[in-house]
Order: sequence, then structure tokens, then C-alpha cells
Amino acid sequence: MTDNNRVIIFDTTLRDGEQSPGASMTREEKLRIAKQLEKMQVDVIEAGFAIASPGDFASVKAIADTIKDSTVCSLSRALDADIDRAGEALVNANSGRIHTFIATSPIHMKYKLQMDPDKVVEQAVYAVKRARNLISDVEFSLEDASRSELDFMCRIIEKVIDAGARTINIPDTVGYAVPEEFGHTIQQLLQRIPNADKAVFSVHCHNDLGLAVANSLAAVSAGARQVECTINGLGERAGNASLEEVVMALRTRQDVLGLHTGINTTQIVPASRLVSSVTGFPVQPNKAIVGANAFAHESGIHQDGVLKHRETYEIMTAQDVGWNANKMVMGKHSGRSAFRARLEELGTTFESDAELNTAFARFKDLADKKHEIFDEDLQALVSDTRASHYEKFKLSSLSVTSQTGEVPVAKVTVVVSDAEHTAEAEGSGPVDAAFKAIASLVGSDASLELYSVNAITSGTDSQGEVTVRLEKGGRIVNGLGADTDIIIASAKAYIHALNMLESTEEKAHPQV
Ligand SMILES: CC(=O)SCCNC(=O)CCNC(=O)[C@H](O)C(C)(C)COP(=O)(O)OP(=O)(O)OC[C@H]1O[C@@H](n2cnc3c(N)ncnc32)[C@H](O)[C@@H]1OP(=O)(O)O
Ligand SMILES: CC(C)C(=O)C(=O)O
Ligand SMILES: [Mn+2]
Repeated sequence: MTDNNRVIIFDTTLRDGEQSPGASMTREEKLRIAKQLEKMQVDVIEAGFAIASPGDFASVKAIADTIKDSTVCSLSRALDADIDRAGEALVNANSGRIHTFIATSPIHMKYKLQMDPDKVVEQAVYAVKRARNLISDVEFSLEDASRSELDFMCRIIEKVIDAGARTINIPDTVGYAVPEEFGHTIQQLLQRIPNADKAVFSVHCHNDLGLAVANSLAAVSAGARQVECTINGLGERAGNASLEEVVMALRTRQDVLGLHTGINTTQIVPASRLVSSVTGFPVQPNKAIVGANAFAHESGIHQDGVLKHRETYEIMTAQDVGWNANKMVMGKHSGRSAFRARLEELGTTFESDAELNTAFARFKDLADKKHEIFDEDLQALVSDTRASHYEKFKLSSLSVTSQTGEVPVAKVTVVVSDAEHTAEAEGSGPVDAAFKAIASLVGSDASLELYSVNAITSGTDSQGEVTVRLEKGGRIVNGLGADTDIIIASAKAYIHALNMLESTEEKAHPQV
């Protein structure tokens, strides 16, 4: 029994996606992506345009020879040589499709093809018949359909269905359509073409006005049952409808649209990553579904909501589309709930609300200076808050000298207050000069030699933040230092960490 609500997903990343300037792929790269598309249970993989080059022929052939669970398709113009080449590439396909096309808009017929409409109909019918002689699954596209006349489309479609086309694709080739109009076109075609029920109607929308997904959804609502789309929305100019958005919109709003696909959505993020790494086209962070921020929350009010009940700010789960989890990003918009929750995950609980509030105030100060606050920063902040009550070592002065063309030299003076003496030490190197200097100072205390130092630096030339991680006897503490000079920031961080170690040691062995 056929499922009338099932939408066929036709992925054209390897054909239209590859037409993006700079996105050309080798045969091996295309094969890797095709395998991932098969794993994702894409219904049809358009593997390329066999006549375009010997390399593209080899790619389509390799994919057709390998892929078993998805239909493999090659594009061809309505020309003998193109159709035959496509057929040749698909000869071993478990399930193959020839996709032939010709433009039907007045502007394309007149200026590009330089053919009159009757000739276009004749060539389309001829091409479909020739393809049907090679393969049973033939798709026909009316290039630039959204700028074509409805009566002419009805005429040509009826004829190509009679000639054996099993899928009729209505492309919005130049991304000109708007959803209501495009849905209406599909509905009119289905209603007016007498043999429309003998073919699946498909759409192929470009994103020149950012409407590719909206137009695709309007089309399926009007009765289309195949959507042509690409991973990450790759494709000519502004790209094609993005597969991940179409699939997740159908799934998430099944209540309204009443449709579904056969896609294994957990393979979406791996597919997106693969396409991005192969093409070198980064995915913008705010891209729906597959962008790094698609399931990330930085705002305190949102974080608080998500922590209380995830659905307050998420309409899908990160896991459903292949992320490991959603993400709480700590930044200047974050609030206490997320701050506390993240630190608890890191193993730090606050002893009082006062302690939380002090650490949170320091966090807001730091967040005003820094784009993103990392776990190390958070741990350092808490260490710092706790150490501030116990300051054994104090940085009383620090001078940095640097000479052009040479490694800067830091001269550090540190006062160790409990011993009530001043020690001076010197170090060199752009960032760790201060560490060396202070290490040589405290080196007189044999136990301190056990410390290991890890510096995590961030910030710009004018504003540096340094986190130093110290370890002693299995205890790890973090110190945070911030200054306009990275070396001074390093020294502050180191001293804070030392104070923290001393303070926790004091707690374990209180002096009476
Ligand atoms: C909307 C789309 O995405 S359509 C697909 C676009 N993709 C590509 O073009 C990528 C691959 N293309 C190619 O490698 C080359 O263009 C080839 C191999 C297909 C053709 O190369 P050439 O023979 O040198 O032709 P060229 O690209 O210069 O021009 C296209 C020709 O095809 C004709 N043509 C365009 N579409 C069709 C069609 N559907 N059916 C028949 N002829 C067509 C044009 O009118 C033009 O013919 P002309 O040379 O007689 O004026
Ligand atoms: C070849 C066709 C389907 C196409 O890519 C378009 O019209 O955009
Ligand atoms: Mn296209």
C-alpha cells in the first residue's frame, strides 16, 4: 500500500551543491558523502552530471556501483549524448534514475535555448523516451518553472508523463517564487493535468530570496511528494533548500503538515560536518539544525528555563539530529542558575549564597571582557574567590622589559607576606617569564617544586586573561589573572593559584 503522506527526499548535494563555486569534489570525496547519505536513508542521491567531465562520469559510476539502499541519479540535458552518458554511468546501479531537463520559461526558451515552445515540447518528449529506453526510472524537470506559463507547463507535463516520466520536477531555478504563489502553482498543476496521478510531483527550490525551504513546504502542503534539497543548503548562488531544515520542519510540525520522510535524522549532523569539511565551506553558527549554536543557550533566562524544563526553549532535541547534547554557553548574558549548574557539573558546590554571589559578580566582570567563558575560567573564578580570603603571596610589583626583535624579558618582584621578606626573581619568554620568576622565588620551599603549571591564555594584545592550573599532591587548583599586560596577568594567575593551594592546605591542616 502506498503511503500518500510520505515525502521523498532527493539529495542533490553532489550535483547542484557541487555547482557552488569552489565546491568541486573528487570521486573519493563524493563517494564518502554518498555513503553518508545512504546511511541517513536519503531516497534519491543525485550523484552528478555524467556528461560534465570524465571525473564526474567516474564519480556517478562509482556511486552507482557502490550504493545499494538509495536510488542513484544522474542529471542530463535533453540531448542524446547526455542521456546516453547518464545511462552508461548508472548501468550497475541497484536502483538508478536518469534526470533529464529542459527550460520552459519564455526568457530561457527565447534567449538561452533559442527554441520555440513547440520544439521544446518535442525535445522533452524525445528525451524522456530515450531515457526510458535505458532505465525505467526517469525524472523530468521544467527548468525555470516558476517563471513559466501555467498553460504551457500543463501541456508539456502531460506529454512527458505519457512518454514515461515517473517524476515531474518543478524547479524554482532562480529562487523567484514566494510560498503562497508556489503552492498555488503545484495545486493547479495537480488539478489541471489529466494524467498527474501517474507521476510524483517534485520541487527544487533555490534560496535567492531566502525562501527555498518555505517554498518547498508550501509545495508539499499543496501535494508535491518529492523535495530536492542539499546538505547545509549548498548549491548554485545562494544555494538550495537545506535538507536538514526541510526534514526537521516536516518532522517537528507533523501536527500541522501531516507528512513524514524516511530520513534517519540522527545522521544529519555527521552529514553536515562531512560536507563542510570536504568542501571547506564552514557552517554559520546560527544555521538552523546544524549550526554550532542551534542547540546552545547563553542567556540566563533561557538557560534557567531549559534547566527547569528543556522544551521551554527547544522544539527539537539535539540528539535527534545527531548532536551529543544541547549546550549551555557561559557568557555575559548568563545567570546564576546556569552558573551554579555548570560548576556543580565540574564538581564545585557553593557553601553559601554569599559565596555564589561573590563568584557570580566576578564572573560578570570577566564576561564583560571576554567573548566566551570556558570551564577553566569558571573554576579559576571560584578558586580565586576562595583564595581572596587567604593571601599568603602578594604581587607587589612587576616590571616587564622587552626589546625589539628579541624575546621579551620579564623582571618580577614578589613579596611573600607571611615570611615578611621580599624576594626578587627574573624570567624570560613572552608569557611564562612570570611563571619562571615566581617559581624560582618559591623554589626555596621544596614542596612547591611539585607544582605543574598549565597556562591557558586568551584575550587580545591590549587585554589578557590567563588561567594557570597548579597541581600538588593530587589537588588541582586554578588561578585567574587579568591585566592589560599578558605577563602581569600570568603572574597574577600564578599567585592566585598558589594562594588557593595554600588556602586549601590550611583547611585540611588548620593551624591552631
Ligand atoms: C539549472 C541547472 O542547474 S542546470 C545544470 C547546470 N550544470 C552545469 O551546467 C554543470 C555541467 N555543465 C557542463 O559541464 C557543460 O555546460 C556541459 C558539458 C553540460 C555542456 O558544455 P558545452 O557543450 O560546452 O555547452 P555550454 O555549457 O557552453 O552551453 C550549454 C549548451 O547547452 C544548451 N542547453 C542548455 N540546457 C539544455 C537542455 N536542458 N537541453 C538541451 N540543451 C540545453 C544551451 O542552449 C547551450 O547550447 P548551445 O551551445 O547550442 O548554445
Ligand atoms: C536541473 C534543475 C533541476 C536545476 O538544478 C534547477 O532548475 O535549478
Ligand atoms: Mn538547481
